[in-house]
Amino acid sequence: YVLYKGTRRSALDNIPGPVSRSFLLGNMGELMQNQAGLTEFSWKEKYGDVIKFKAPFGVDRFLISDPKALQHILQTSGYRWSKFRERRELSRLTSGRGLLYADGNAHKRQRKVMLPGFGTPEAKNFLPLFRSCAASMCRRWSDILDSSEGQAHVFNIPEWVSRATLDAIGQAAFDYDFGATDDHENELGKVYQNMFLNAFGAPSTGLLFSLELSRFLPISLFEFFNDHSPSPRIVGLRTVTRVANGVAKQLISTKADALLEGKGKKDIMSLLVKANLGENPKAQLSEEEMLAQMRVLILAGHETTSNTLSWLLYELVKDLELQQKLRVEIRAAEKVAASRGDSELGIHDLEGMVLLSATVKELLRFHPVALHLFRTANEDDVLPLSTPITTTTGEVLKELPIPKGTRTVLSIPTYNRNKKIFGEDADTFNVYRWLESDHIKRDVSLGPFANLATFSGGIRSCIGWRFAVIELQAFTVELLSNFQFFATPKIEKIRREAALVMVPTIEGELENGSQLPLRVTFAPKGE
Ligand code: HEM
Repeated sequence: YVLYKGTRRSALDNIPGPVSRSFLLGNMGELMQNQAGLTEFSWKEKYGDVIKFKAPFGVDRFLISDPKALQHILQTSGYRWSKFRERRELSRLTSGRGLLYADGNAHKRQRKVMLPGFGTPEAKNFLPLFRSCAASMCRRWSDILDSSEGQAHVFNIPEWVSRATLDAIGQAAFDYDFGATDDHENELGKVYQNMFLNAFGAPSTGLLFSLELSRFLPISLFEFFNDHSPSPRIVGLRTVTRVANGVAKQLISTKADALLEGKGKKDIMSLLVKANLGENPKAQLSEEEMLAQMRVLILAGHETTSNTLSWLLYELVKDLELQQKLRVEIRAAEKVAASRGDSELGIHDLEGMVLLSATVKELLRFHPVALHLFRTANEDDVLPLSTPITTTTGEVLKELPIPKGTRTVLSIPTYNRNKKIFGEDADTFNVYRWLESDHIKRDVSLGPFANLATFSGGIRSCIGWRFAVIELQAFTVELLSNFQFFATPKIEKIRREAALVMVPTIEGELENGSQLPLRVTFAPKGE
């Protein structure tokens, strides 16, 4: 295979990219073991938006952030580009054969069954629920502050927001209260805490190498290996599966009973159960798929939002002026709501808060917690390019012929920092870019939200992006309305840890899990 790959000539041979220092690992170490995004940002500066690098055994792979090329792979080509087989196996391990794993017709069927639960009205209806989950966490913090010296306390933010967002997804998706914010012994809350970091954080050279090798194994052998491996990382994932499947089975049977008694609810799980009780086989899921969807929703909808929230607070303690301006905007909206006789902000209030909206956009641009999408071309293809590539032999390519089987890594953070789209200051966190009419160019439309790649794009784009945006807004309002956040000395040592999602950790303290210690005090009322 290596000889075949090494000697075959391809139109892609002369695409510029970094030199590989290791035949066995290629450039994979630099890409996957460094802090999130750092390697690809520096490659982009040197080589552009399409970069050839080496995977193990000297095999070529491509890192792509060119807008038109991404648009083609994610939107135009449907199922002609598939996820890497070994990455799908990671999805099976973390969430079963649900939406994240499924491909082709199976994916189409599953997505069709799930979509009705994720529209704009459904997401907007969840605002009070998101607010109440955020408020529960704020009440716990207030109790702690009340009994702390000087009414100030250092909270490890990810630990708390992870539980609150688990409760939010539990109630929105399953109408089920995991009680994770109040009960730190909650089993589901415990197994999901630091799951990504424990399973995928700081991947060793051996791990990266064996993941690459595994793609040559027959899939049944690979699955058998993972179902029996004694590796602590995989044992941890199997524990999550056992605990989550137990809760899912219980939930499905409760919901089926409720539906039969005519007491069905509108949560997503109830919709799935209802579809399965119907006659149409094209709108049904197998029992395995049904259990998997619950894990998909917890996995895809919980750590993503909670880590994004942690990164928001990280930015706000570095820019106290922005924190204060947001609080002023919240107070003004609270006043308007109060004058209407409402004690809480509604969806229209949130929609009218321009600084909040700009901050959420900038947060999702600058800290996209899902970093990479891995796609293989299932057939020969031609990629359109926004920026022509000058090859190492001086040829200028306006489009890129792609042979079947080409493996690509689509870089979300690099696209999100494209200077031609987001402005010359794309490498800095600047919420005001969203408030200036000329700052952002929208020549190519990519993702479902703010033209970002953060939620991917096309037929496999994030199904829960509307939930995520409203949940982020609701939590931001609740947190800033109640508290002020300040940096602690550890802020200088925060790392953007790449663990499938981007997790804050402290330099040299990876074994302590996700960490962002911030000093919290009550926010003055009446600003
Ligand atoms: C800031 C928060 C979020 C981010 C950054 C995010 C990002 C993403 C990305 C990049 C994908 C594509 C993954 C791939 O193709 O491999 C994805 C897929 C998905 N997301 Fe999200 N997501 C977020 C929140 C949510 C929420 C709240 C939910 C559920 C309520 C959710 C449910 C899903 C599902 C089910 C998929 C699979 C879609 C499919 O393959 O058809 N996500 N998300």
